[in-house]
Amino acid sequence: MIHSFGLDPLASILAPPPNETPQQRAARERAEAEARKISEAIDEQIRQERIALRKKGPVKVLLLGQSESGKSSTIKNFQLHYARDQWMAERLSWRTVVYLNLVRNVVEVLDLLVQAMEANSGRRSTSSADTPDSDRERRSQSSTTKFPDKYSLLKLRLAPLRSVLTDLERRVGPGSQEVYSSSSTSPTSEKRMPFGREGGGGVGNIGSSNNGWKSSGKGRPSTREGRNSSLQMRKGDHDEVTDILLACKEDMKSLWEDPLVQEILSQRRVRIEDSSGFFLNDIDRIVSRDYEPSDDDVVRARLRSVGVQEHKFTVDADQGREWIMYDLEGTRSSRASWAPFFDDMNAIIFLAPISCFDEQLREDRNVNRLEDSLQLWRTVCSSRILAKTQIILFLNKCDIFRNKLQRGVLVKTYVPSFGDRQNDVATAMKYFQHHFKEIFKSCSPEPRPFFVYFTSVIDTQATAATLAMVQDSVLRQNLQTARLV
Ligand SMILES: Nc1nc2c(ncn2[C@@H]2O[C@H](COP(=O)(O)OP(=O)(O)OP(=O)(O)O)[C@@H](O)[C@H]2O)c(=O)[nH]1
Ligand SMILES: [Mg+2]
Repeated sequence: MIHSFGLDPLASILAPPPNETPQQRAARERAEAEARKISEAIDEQIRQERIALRKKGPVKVLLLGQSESGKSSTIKNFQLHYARDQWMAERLSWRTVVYLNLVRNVVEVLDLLVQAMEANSGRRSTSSADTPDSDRERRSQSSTTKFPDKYSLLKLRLAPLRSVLTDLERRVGPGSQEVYSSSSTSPTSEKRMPFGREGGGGVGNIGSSNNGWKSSGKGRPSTREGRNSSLQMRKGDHDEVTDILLACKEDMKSLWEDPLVQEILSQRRVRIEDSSGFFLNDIDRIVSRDYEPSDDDVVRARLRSVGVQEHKFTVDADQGREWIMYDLEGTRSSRASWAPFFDDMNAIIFLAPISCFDEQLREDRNVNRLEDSLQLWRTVCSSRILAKTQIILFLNKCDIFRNKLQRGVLVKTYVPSFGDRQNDVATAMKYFQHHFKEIFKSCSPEPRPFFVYFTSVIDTQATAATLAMVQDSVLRQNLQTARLV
């Protein structure tokens, strides 16, 4: 092997200076030894820090936010990046959920079509009673041409999907259904506007309730094996559900692509494209015997969480530290069971979907979803148990938010305090962020840094970058708390 200082720029830098005197050489060697000692001391300190951190146990992160805010979808992103083997092992089991979502989409559209057909035939029969013959004939023709036989046939041919829906709901279990209010008018739920002045009235009694799983023994964190065993539908299976879906494939497409159906949806202001678990644009790809859900399909699939789920990841491979993330259900009635989890969390990721400024909670149609998020945020920020916990805010569903504003939905209609500001995405995002930050600052029992990210967690690539930043800030905060930095 030939060594040549001429070829290695580092070697010439590291080489002793030419014509070095014995005194100079002794001084240089002393300095080098000193530098080595310092470097070794730093290495040792880092080693000790890692040991201390590992002794401190896993990093615990809790995900909070209202139902459908994107908590489970965020966890899926963590899994996708940090528990790849488990992700791959589970991916196929999501096929059942994707089909459940698709069939629900179809049945929803079908129901609206049927309602429109019934309304149309009702109008026709009442209007025809006292009109002259020629008029009656003309109207009758226009009504039947509005819904020619094609629609009755579609209704008939897609009818088997209703029993498929019931079958899939049974397979998937309670998470297959959303929670709706039993009555639309609850005495405690006065109509409030986001950022309105009414204030008051926290959401539930978070922080004080003692009825959670710790005391009752109910709702302990579960792993996912139980759920997976109930989601059996394998690639290539000659499953009855797949058979029916294949038989209905063209009709499902015709229904969704039909201009009159699209008109009915737009008259009713139904934007099924923005709803959870929307798969109507993927019929060609997913209704197939060989269908295997893609990563994106799994993240987009909607399965309501029931109880508490615990997920373990090795997020920072370098330090080998385990993260445990807790995914709770976000419906109003379940929030009282959150409190016991507040105890020893290192961080909270709070999800607030900003696209929901014009929507109502399913559980209580009198409550605006953004207002609910803000109330929940206020409760979490002001919790004394969480005073030292790092809170990271995801202002989520920015993709739907952007689409809404671009379609011309006015923020000020639903958020009067937005006033005459420009109705553009950047202005509205800044406005919402400001309000969440104000609440954070005024309600936190003691000062702490504010971390916020604008997210669309179904975008797995963009979310990977966000998760890396979250990982970094959680670990830094953790080191600080451990007084190691
Ligand atoms: N378009 C869009 N959809 C999203 C986004 N985040 C979540 N979703 C979808 O919204 C639905 C609800 O998300 P989840 O993660 O199940 O909500 P959750 O907060 O866990 O809800 P609960 O389990 O009921 O508490 C899923 O179908 C997601 O794919 C987003 O940023 N953009
Ligand atoms: Mg969930």
